[in-house]
Amino acid sequence: MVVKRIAVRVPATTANLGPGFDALGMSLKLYNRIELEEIEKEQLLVEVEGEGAALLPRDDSNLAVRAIASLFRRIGYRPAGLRLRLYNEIPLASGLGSSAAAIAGGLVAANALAGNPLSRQEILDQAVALEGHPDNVAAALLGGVVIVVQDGTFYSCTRLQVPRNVKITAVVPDFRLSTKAAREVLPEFVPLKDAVYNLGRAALLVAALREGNWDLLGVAMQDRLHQPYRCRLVPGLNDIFAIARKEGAYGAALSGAGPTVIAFSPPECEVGEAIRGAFLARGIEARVLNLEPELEGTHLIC
Ligand SMILES: Nc1ncnc2c1ncn2[C@@H]1O[C@H](COP(=O)(O)OP(=O)(O)O)[C@@H](O)[C@H]1O
Ligand SMILES: N[C@@H](CCOP(=O)(O)O)C(=O)O
Repeated sequence: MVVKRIAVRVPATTANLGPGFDALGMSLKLYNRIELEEIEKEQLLVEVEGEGAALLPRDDSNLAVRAIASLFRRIGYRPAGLRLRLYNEIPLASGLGSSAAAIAGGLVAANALAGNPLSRQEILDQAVALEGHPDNVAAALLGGVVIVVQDGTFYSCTRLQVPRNVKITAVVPDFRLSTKAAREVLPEFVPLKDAVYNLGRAALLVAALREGNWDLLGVAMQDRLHQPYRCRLVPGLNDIFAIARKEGAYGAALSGAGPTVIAFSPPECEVGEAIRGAFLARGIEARVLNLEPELEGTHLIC
């Protein structure tokens, strides 16, 4: 018998946006739905539909289950049994924040099931501890664009609303790249001139996003801190950025840790097909997703 049932909608995210490595994240209108039921029988049932259905574990090693269990541990809540249903639209290990969504969605659902004992800030702290970096979990939880500052274990988030009059295209190549692997290729130190290169662009990007001044994105989305190192993991990445600009995109970047490429463009621009063609030319199938900025973040739907 079902004791209580919660359903949550959690958005995808695109982190970094070019120069904002580990500092900027934006939520997108592409969602996973998480349904969590407390049941009388002492067991854990996990069902998965959509993205990752063939891959994701159905036991307590599942990331959403781990997030739920960590929240219950923290507040001392002991349900008899749990049934978790995951309806996934966010591609796995593709740079669109699937792990952040599993964590944010799991935590918000668990908190609601337990009667909402934790504040949004406490949930965010726990999400950051589980994910390891705040940019995409903060965007998934809060919605909009988040600017994150951090120093060791300290971090804080500032949220921006983003004008919606821009087309956002994600081109998702048909291979997975774990964020862990894509972080391992990054150097421990970067040249001062590269840090300076990114500083100005990240500041310009925030101004551009705030004002909807999309023409600035061509310069504002350039990066020298992570993409030059990650480009060997994503065949043709530099050519793809050039193709996106030639097709009329305002700017393009690796989404999160990749391999998805995200492009911002005027509504009539068909940049997605051009990027897909560039992947295909290298023997890689890819999907084009037409998306929009999302402003609500993770929320209960019943
Ligand atoms: N809906 C989901 N439910 C449970 N775990 C998930 C889900 N989506 C992703 N994960 C976990 O997150 C991993 C991918 O995380 P990561 O490498 O950070 O890529 P991404 O860029 O998609 O966040 C998956 O291999 C899986 O372990
Ligand atoms: N700043 C992180 C963002 C990872 O995002 P994901 O969506 O790929 O998990 C990084 O660039 O490593």
